[in-house]
Amino acid sequence: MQVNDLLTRHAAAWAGATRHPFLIGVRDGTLPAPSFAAWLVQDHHFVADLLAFQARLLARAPRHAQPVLAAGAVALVDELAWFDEQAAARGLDLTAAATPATVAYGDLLGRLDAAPVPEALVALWAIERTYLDAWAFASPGAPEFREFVTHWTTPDFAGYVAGLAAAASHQAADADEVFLAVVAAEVDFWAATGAGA
Ligand SMILES: Cc1ncc(CN)c(N)n1
Repeated sequence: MQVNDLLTRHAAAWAGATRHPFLIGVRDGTLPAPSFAAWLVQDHHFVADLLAFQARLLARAPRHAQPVLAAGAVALVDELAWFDEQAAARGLDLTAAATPATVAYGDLLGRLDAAPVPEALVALWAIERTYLDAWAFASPGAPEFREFVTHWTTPDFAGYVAGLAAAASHQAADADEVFLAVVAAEVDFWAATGAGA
């Protein structure tokens, strides 16, 4: 199975996750500052959940997937520190409660612990591919948001997502359901910022 086939098979759903009004606002500078602040605080919560999920997945992953999962986990540790800096520069409280959309996404990650490893790998690839495509759509971004656009559109990040695609395509997985669950969680995550309401 080639995971990239999922993108064309579910093109409309994919566009919903990667071309959300939040991203149009990032691109043209019309995103209200409170929406961006809400997203930043919630994404910090999400990345902490994602790191924990990725560590659990690494523990049960086959040999071929271990390098990309381990390197990605280290990158997520760095990303959490970067979020700390970004929040401090904006005076944001990262201890603010997770919204229902963030809790629901964390619950999805928890359920993936019981999924076969090939399915969980597809989910992780879909999570990261969403950000690669979403922030590329917002590129180059209004000046106040540009650092975030750059963060998720670097060749390094694209290479990481390609590595996850290779790991997830290694073994056949019944993946449409898990892919669509990730896509729906991403749409809800953008929407919870109030953008596009
Ligand atoms: C909601 C969400 N999805 C994906 C990513 C990419 N790690 C993220 N930071 N946040």
